[in-house]
Amino acid sequence: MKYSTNEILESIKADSKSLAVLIDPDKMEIENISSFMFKVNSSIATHIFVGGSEVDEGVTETFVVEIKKHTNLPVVLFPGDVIQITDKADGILFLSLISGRNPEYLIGKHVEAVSKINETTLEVLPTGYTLIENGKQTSVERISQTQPIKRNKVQTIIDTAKAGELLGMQLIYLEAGSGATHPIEPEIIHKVKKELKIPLIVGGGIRSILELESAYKAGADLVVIGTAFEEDEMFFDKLRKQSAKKTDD
Ligand SMILES: CC(C)=CCC/C(C)=C/CC/C(C)=C/CC/C(C)=C/COP(=O)(O)OP(=O)(O)O
Ligand SMILES: O=P(O)(O)OC[C@@H](O)CO
Ligand SMILES: [Mg+2]
Repeated sequence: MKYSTNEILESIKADSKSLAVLIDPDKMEIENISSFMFKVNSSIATHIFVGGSEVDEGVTETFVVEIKKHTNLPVVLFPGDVIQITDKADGILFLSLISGRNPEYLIGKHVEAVSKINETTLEVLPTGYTLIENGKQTSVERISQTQPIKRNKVQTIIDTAKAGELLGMQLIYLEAGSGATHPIEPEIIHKVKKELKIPLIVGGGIRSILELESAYKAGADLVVIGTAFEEDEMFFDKLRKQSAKKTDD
């Protein structure tokens, strides 16, 4: 077994404004990857996440191979299930759904994944994945059959994130859900970040520069954006490298 170095984790620790573009193989045509990656490469994006809640076997690998033809950014798997694991990526978010109480998503899938991961050189990123309620049911809730944490239960959100850190997780991911109507509130991000020593990932429903900047300002180290790019590739124009300091919308 050969685990890679901690390059991806170190890159997140070193840059408190990382941006991951989420590519959901179920939401994009493979033919469009080349032009999509052209835009990603000239944007402030630092990482590519690939995953979806229900991607068929083999599809993730095909996408990762195509993505890697068009970028040097690290490609990190963001898997909804074990079948999305492929050694063609650089790393994997080894997600444990710590907001929920379904043992399969806390430890079961992970046991299943070990024999596959042992065959790869993927950098494994142990991640406490924390779903925060957002007014509508998310795909992750439906698939995992778990409840998100209510957004007014701020102390529970903080304690859940801290418990993940104390268990040895290297990243905490606060998730509002793909396409969420409202992103995680900056106040929640700020309060969670204050208690953590490890980097904080925030995602779900971020659709403007203003929301992106306010997540960073509140303490997000890495922000994940998927839907905003799926719906409007022009969004990349607002995130071009030279306009990184722009804060208007
Ligand atoms: C350890 C391994 C290999 C797998 C982890 C399995 C676990 C615990 C997964 C966490 C729960 C889960 C189902 C996560 C899905 C992650 C993900 C890619 C969410 C993005 O949501 P979308 O799939 O884009 O939502 P839509 O389908 O609504 O677009
Ligand atoms: O698609 P969006 O809403 O950007 O969410 C990104 C990610 O956090 C979903 O898991
Ligand atoms: Mg999606």
